Amino acid sequence: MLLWRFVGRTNVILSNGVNWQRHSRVVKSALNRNVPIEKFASLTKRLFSVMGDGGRLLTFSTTLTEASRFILCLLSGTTALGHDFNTIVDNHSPFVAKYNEVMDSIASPLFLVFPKLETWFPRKHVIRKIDDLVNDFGKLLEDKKQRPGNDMLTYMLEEPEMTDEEFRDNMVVFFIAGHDTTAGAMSSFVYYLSKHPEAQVRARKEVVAALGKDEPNIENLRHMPFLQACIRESLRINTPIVSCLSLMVILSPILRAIIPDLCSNGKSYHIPAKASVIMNICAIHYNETYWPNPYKFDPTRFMNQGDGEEARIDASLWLPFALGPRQCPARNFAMYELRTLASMLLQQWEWNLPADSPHHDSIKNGFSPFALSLPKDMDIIFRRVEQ
Ligand code: HEM
Repeated sequence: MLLWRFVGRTNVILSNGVNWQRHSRVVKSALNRNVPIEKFASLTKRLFSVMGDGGRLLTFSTTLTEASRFILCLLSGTTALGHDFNTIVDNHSPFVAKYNEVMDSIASPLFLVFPKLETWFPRKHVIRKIDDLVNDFGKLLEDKKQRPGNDMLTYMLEEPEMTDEEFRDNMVVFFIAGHDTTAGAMSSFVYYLSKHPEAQVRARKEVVAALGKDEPNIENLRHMPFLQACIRESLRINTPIVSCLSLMVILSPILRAIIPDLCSNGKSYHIPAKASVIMNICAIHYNETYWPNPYKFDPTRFMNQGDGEEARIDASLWLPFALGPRQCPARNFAMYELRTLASMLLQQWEWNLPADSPHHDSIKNGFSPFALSLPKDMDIIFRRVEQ
């Protein structure tokens, strides 16, 4: 499959066992070194300058063609890889053009349904484009070695035991794993707050009280429990990753614990060691026993009654980042990314869904090349908040 030609096989997502442990250690230590909130904020300001006075804009949707989507590309690009792809201001960036073409070709339904076609009728021009893109990532790696920065790639490069191929494959993984997921999460957040203006007003009040005219930082973000609840509820109700690919049962004792608990029929199941299990995250997020009225957007599920503080939620019931050893290593990074962008959006913009939106009755998702479920082509009307 062409996807593997792009992503490579020597990275944290595709490795297993001892090899995965090595990749995972390097990736986690790079991710946990710092959360670059100031960088998120300065990139968000750049996005706002492109949004101008607002109007009808496509949100963080399934293609890399609109300015407002580029922030995510840049957020993960610039902060994870330490390279400015310049996609916010440059609508015709060659990188974006190349990336879009490769993604469209990889996602071609004909070739996804009949992967054998790739062997019988190799798409040479696509293969060339993919190799070209992989080459770009390789150059970026060389450049980073010469000019280290304050980013995850630089931290990874400090690891002596990784090969250049492994570094490059992990870079592609960061890039891909980082922006589609966050784009989907952000789109859902914007959507639900446009469908629930009372929640938007409450979140904005909280943000303005915590930020004033300042930018978000680690300290003031702590004072926005309702905003955090809105983001968490959007991730519950419309999670970008609807099922975890495969979990080796031997690796995940937690699964043994949660599966019987979640089966309300009271039966227990024998799962043989090393069996592959696909965990249906949506089934858990819509389980009425744990989430009453599950189709309702209700951020207060994540708040304590009365005191307005964040509630503690059982980690096995809210799974947008999965659970266990293979859970998302960037969950903290991603949540700060979302909180920074969301708080600045609320501080400076208000928004609503246009009357003719196809998402009027319910959110409509499409599948990305990586089988993520993301809001599709969602226009939102943005207006500057009166200061
Ligand atoms: C809202 C944003 C995000 C969501 C909802 C999300 C969700 C997930 C989920 C559910 C998994 C487990 C997949 C599986 O087991 O099948 C995962 C894995 C992963 N994610 Fe994320 N993710 C997000 C953002 C990011 C970002 C920003 C990065 C990197 C900068 C990232 C890097 C990774 C990596 C490297 C893995 C593989 C971990 C492993 O196999 O050990 N993710 N993510």
